[in-house]
Amino acid sequence: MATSASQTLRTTSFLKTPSLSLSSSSSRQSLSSAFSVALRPSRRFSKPLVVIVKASGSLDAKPTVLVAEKLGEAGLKLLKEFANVDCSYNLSPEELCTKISLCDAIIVRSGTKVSREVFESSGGRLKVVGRAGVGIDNVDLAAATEHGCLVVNAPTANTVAAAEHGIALLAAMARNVAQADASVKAGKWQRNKYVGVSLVGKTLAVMGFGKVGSEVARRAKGLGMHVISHDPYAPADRARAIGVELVSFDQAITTADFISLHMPLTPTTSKILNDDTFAKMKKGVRIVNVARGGVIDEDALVRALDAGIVAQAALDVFTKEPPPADNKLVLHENVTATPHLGASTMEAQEGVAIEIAEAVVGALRGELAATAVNAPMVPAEVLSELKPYVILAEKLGRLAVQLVAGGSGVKTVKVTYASARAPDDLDTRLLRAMITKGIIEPISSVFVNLVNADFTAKQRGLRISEERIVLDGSPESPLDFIQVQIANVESKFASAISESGEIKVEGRVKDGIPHLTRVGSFEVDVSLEGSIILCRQVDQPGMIGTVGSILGEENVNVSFMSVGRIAPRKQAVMAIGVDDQPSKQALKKIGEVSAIEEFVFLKL
Ligand SMILES: NC(=O)C1=CN([C@@H]2O[C@H](COP(=O)(O)OP(=O)(O)OC[C@H]3O[C@@H](n4cnc5c(N)ncnc54)[C@H](O)[C@@H]3O)[C@@H](O)[C@H]2O)C=CC1
Ligand SMILES: O=C(O)C(=O)COP(=O)(O)O
Repeated sequence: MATSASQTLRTTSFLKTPSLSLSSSSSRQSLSSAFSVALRPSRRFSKPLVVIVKASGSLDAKPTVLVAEKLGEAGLKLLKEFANVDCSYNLSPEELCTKISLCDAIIVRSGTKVSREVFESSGGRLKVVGRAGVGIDNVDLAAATEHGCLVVNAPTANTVAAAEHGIALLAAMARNVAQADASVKAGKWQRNKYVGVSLVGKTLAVMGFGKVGSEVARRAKGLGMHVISHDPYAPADRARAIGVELVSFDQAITTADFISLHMPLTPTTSKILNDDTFAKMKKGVRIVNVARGGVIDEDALVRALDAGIVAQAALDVFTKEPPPADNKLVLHENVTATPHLGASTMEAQEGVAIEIAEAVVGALRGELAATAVNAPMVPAEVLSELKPYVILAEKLGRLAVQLVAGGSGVKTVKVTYASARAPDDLDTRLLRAMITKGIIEPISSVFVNLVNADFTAKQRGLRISEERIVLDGSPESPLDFIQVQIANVESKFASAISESGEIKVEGRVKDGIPHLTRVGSFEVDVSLEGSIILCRQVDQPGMIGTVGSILGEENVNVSFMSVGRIAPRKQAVMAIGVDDQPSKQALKKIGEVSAIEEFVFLKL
């Protein structure tokens, strides 16, 4: 959180210039061509909900997409219908850093490093990285998230191609196809030298039983192999369904005749095959790698090949691509190497291009990407149900933070979700992100979205804890109410402090519209549209009329009024929904009404 002083300043300036708030529904609507959002607008909520992508330039400017590696024509066509497309291949890291400040999105394959410097050089303009393929180890995800940049990939279109290449390498290696071909081309006829080994009946260990691994397993079964797999996260029933037994890492590598690698490169899988693990393998084991070079300690593999522990290896991927000309592994006579061709079929490249173009265009249009790598992925049906609660969440955050007295410093926020749904049936990540957005944006210049919400909160020292109240009754709607409490702060509207000492606001969705239903200990009911004036007053007849006529005289349209009181003729809180910003004079007049003890104007 910013220092108290700067927080005070920002809160004040927010209140003075509320119409500049990016998240105000009206401003978003009028700037809809300039700002894109993460959720597809529904029929009911035709306004964008979650701003992920902020396109720069003039209101009607098309976004610019940099395509940094060759992409299939069908994908390019889709992109060109929506954006200015700059196809610039083989950029040096410096050239990429220079170009990126002019781009809203970039599309890469495995050959381009989207490093922290790239995000830093973008000056905040880059909002989407599209990886036209699966592996995102060439994208600095932490940096992307910190910069609020969405990363999407194309996780399915090249699965079969990668699996087929794995099988091609497996068979080619077992039968020395590449070596024999080179020998024939060199004018030799070495039939005895290239006697191979059979696949049928051999044990294949598939390391990583995901999309590619399971397709490799299926095909290897068809070749008559005995297939086992190691994958700590794969469901056993999915493996069983295709006749594959999931086993421990050690069991896989010690019993296999062939090992095929299909896990992502992560800190855990980096050099997962190394001197120690090679030492445990069956002598004469054969290894296929179409995953990532980094999952093998390449020097250790050279040693294992030289020692005859590993009889052969077939490698499509390398730690450094392209590998240096003197790479011992590539030059090893028992190694078959291909230049990262796993995804390179005509069909896969067309498919990947379309998949990534759709994802990038969708993200630039403001839809929640189904293949987001660094943001919550919410299934469409869940999303449509949650939409009004998403709006409610942001507005509650926005209201709660405006109730904090200057200089208090917001550090601890508690969110309570009351629902008849089982906790597992309610994904609150989207709601938490929106509450965070609502809390942070009014008091800072930071642009918060689904991607960077948790990071931004953490960076500002804002601790958001979540609690569920499981209600009895029908779980038809996902939530009964959401409560946002800010602890250890003073409030500029003392009545917002609950009995337990926190600023408390609570809201519900009624007929699809978010409502504010509690402030502190007072029950109110005002729809969360436009802005709100909260007044604490001595409960007495005529108050609604008095305040209503002050606003009427100032031509401020009142959309809603509600009074929550402790007991008749005692204190009450009146919540007034207004469409327009009342003038200072109108607010002054309200403050002068003798029965009004305190009041606050809150911009939603
Ligand atoms: N050579 C090429 O051109 C291509 C390479 N790939 C690479 O293949 C790999 C797999 O891709 P997909 O199957 O699409 O991904 P996926 O995400 O569907 O599958 C990866 C699997 O690895 C498992 N895994 C994670 N950590 C593991 C560990 N420590 N030990 C064992 N398993 C572990 C996961 O649970 C998951 O089931 C990726 O690295 C991808 O980049 C994918 C396509 C083409
Ligand atoms: O999709 C993947 O993970 C791949 O490795 C494919 O890489 P490529 O797009 O062919 O550079």
